[in-house]
Amino acid sequence: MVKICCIGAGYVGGPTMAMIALKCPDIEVVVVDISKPRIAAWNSDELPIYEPGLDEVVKKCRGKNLFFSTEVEKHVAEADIVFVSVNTPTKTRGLGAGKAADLTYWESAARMIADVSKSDKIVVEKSTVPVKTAEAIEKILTHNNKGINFQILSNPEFLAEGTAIEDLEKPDRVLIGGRTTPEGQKAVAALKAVYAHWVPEDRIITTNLWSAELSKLAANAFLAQRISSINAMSALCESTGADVSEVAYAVGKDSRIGPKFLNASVGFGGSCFQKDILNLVYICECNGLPEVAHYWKQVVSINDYQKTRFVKRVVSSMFNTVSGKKIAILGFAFKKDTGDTRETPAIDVCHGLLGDKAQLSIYDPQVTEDQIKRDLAMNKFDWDHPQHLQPQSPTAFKQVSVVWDAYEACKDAHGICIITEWDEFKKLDYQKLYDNMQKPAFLFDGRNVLNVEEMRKIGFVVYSIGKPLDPWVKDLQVSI
Ligand SMILES: NC(=O)C1=CN([C@@H]2O[C@H](COP(=O)(O)OP(=O)(O)OC[C@H]3O[C@@H](n4cnc5c(N)ncnc54)[C@H](O)[C@@H]3O)[C@@H](O)[C@H]2O)C=CC1
Ligand SMILES: O=C(O)[C@H]1O[C@H](OP(=O)(O)OP(=O)(O)OC[C@H]2O[C@@H](n3ccc(=O)[nH]c3=O)[C@H](O)[C@@H]2O)[C@H](O)[C@@H](O)[C@@H]1O
Repeated sequence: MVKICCIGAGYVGGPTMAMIALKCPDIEVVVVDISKPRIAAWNSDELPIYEPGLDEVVKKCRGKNLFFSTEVEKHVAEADIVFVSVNTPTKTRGLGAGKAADLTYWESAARMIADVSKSDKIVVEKSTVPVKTAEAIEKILTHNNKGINFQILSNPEFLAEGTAIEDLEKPDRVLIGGRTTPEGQKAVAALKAVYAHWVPEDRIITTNLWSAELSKLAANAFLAQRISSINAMSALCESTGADVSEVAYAVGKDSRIGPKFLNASVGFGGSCFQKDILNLVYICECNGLPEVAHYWKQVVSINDYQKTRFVKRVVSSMFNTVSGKKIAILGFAFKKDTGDTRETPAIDVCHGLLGDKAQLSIYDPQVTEDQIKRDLAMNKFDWDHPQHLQPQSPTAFKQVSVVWDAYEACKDAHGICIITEWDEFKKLDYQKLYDNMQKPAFLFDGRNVLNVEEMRKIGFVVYSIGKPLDPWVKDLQVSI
């Protein structure tokens, strides 16, 4: 029986390995992690991440051919294929701080693999890493390798949170990069055989190592670029009376452009888009390509602009001050169907409103009060000046309450900000919300989930991203 071990039981390691176990009953899969609470949660009824459909997959395989363990070294030593799916965040200090990927976790995993291995292994880069990481990892693995043969492959993951199970079950493609040597190609074939249990062969792409590593960064950069492009257009729509949804529909009908990923929003969030683009920017700079670096950096800059623009719309619409006013924040996760708050635009919007002394009442169906307070307590990192940390005032916490019901969040509020597009926010009784709010009642739809005309008929003053401005909002705007 082939044995797979995956280092890192996170958003990628957990679901990916659960899918491999489900589709490959002839393979034993062990997911290991240094975090005891995380592994305990994977072994319980309360999985550590919220992902539609994940519970069912885990329940079908756990204890049969899927195991979760903290005995990292033992399972790595026994495995034929070792996936490394540890976190690769942006460096916050030292060389490349604010842009480069922090490979500390990756390096320590590689050193541990080298130390404990007694048999040949295929080591798979599942984490998103800078181009040429495989070269560095090879050096670590082959240094003092006691005659063991390690083959390193790049197999980046393309799943999106909230649809991970669907994405894993029917991927657009699986990408495997390896050395072009006979041993390298043998390793590529072995990993291909795992995916071929359920992925059609024409969807399994094989490339050289560097193409696979770079394709992952490129894919995220292209996806985020579409969002920044439509968000940049949303600002122009607001100034001209065009409607961004109509523009996106018309543009997306061109089959060369396509309709997906053109939803204007308060800004993209998530643990990867910003991190991976900044990483790409750093790689371009290191390769003497400042123009290319500048081009991609703009995708992140427009995203920051969009979040700031949203806050400015809120403040200026409400007579240029939100001081002491209750504002309901509906949604805190970075997108619907996940409890993940990493880099969520909600953090920047809340920081902006707290800076103007608003009183925030926050509701998200999947994010706990602890998590929200931890996120808001974190210092905002200034990517352009990594040496400057902007301290969050401790008094700000008296301005925040977290509630478990949207109606409670909006009661007596002056305004509502929709930050996450949870389906339940479309189904709320907005007449009831309006009746229980201060007047004039403001509604700021950061996800364009509501029908603007219907909301205006109820009596709300409405701002919706990239839509023709409410006369009220228009009259009160300072420069955005
Ligand atoms: N979150 C996502 O949707 C996607 C993430 N990725 C990439 O996948 C990688 C992992 O991301 P996530 O799963 O979101 O991260 P995560 O933070 O949820 O999980 C990483 C896990 O690795 C564990 N870990 C770190 N060092 C370890 C070590 N030496 N030994 C054992 N365990 C160790 C941590 O305790 C943590 O549980 C990142 O490189 C990310 O860019 C790629 C595609 C999608
Ligand atoms: O490398 C990664 O981590 C992953 O990053 C993204 O996945 P994810 O961040 O989980 O979620 P997305 O659906 O891409 O959404 C990212 C952000 O963009 C926002 N978004 C998305 C689409 C859109 O049209 N408009 C928009 O504002 C979302 O609300 C969210 O805040 C990619 O979609 C995955 O393919 C990739 O594997």
